[in-house]
Amino acid sequence: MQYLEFKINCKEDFREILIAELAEVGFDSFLETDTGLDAYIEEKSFSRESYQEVVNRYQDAADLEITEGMMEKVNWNEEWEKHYDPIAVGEEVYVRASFHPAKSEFKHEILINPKMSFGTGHHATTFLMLSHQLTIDHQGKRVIDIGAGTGILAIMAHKLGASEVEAFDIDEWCVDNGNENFDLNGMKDVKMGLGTVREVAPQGTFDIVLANINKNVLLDELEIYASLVKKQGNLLLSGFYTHDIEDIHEKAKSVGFKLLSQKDKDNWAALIFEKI
Ligand SMILES: C[S@@+](CC[C@H](N)C(=O)[O-])C[C@H]1O[C@@H](n2cnc3c(N)ncnc32)[C@H](O)[C@@H]1O
Repeated sequence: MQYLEFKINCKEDFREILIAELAEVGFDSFLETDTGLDAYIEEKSFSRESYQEVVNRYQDAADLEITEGMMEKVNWNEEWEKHYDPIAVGEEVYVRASFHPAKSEFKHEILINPKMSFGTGHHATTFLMLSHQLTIDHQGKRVIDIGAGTGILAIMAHKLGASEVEAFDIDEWCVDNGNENFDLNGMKDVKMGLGTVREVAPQGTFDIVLANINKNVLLDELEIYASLVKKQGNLLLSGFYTHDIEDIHEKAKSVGFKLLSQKDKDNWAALIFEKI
C-alpha cells in the first residue's frame, strides 16, 4: 500500500480544523506534531484538486508550509505508541490503546487501537459525544452509531449497558478498524456496516441515534435520522462548529426534534435532541 505523506507546519489553532478538512477529502491518518501535523492518504484515494482546494482556503490564515513525501508501508501501531496518550473523559471513562497499561479506578475502559485521528477521544467532537453519552441512560436500549469511525461511540454505548448496538461508516478502512476495536472490547457479535444511512437502510427504530459526522451530511440526513429515532428517544449530533448550531437546530426542529442540551469545546459543538 503506497501512502502519500504531507508534513504540514501551521498555526496551532488550525491543526484540528485542517485534520477535519483533510479527512473530508480522503486523508485517513494524522499525527499531531510540535509544528502542526503529518497527514497521510493512500495514493489511490488522493485527489490533488480536492487537496489543493483545502490548502488554498487555509494557506494564509493558517500560515501553511507543506513538504510532500511518499511512504511504502506505515507501521501505525509503532507511530501511535510514540504519539498517542490515553485520555480520560470525566472521572468515569478511560480511553486507551492495548499497549497502554490498564487503570482500574475508572468505571469504563474503552480500548481503541488507533490508526486515525478521529475516534480516540482526542478530537473535541468525540470527547463531547462521549461526555453527552454519559448523561443518557443506555441500559437495555437499542443504539445506532452513524459514521462510527473507530467505533468508539458504539463501544461506549455497549459499556453503558445498551442491549443492541449497530454501527456503520462509509470508509472501508474504518470498518476494518472498527471491527478490530469491537473485538477488543468484547463485542464480537457486532459487525460494523459499510455505507451511508441510505445505503445501509437500518431496520426498525432506535432509542438512541449517534452521529458525529459533519454539517453538510447531518443537514442532508437529518430527516432520515428522524425516521430512525423512537418517540422520546434521543439523537446525539456533533461534527460541526458552534456557529453552525443554529442551522442544525432549525433543521432538527423541522423534522420533529427538540433540543435538550448542548456542549462545546475548541469551537466544536455537540447537541442532544429528543424526538417529540
Ligand atoms: C468525525 S468522524 C467521527 C468518528 C467517530 N464516530 C467519533 O465520534 O470519533 C466522522 C466519520 O464519519 C464517516 N462518514 C462521513 N460521511 C459519512 C456518511 N455520509 N455516512 C456514514 N459515515 C460517514 C467518516 O468516514 C468518519 O469516519
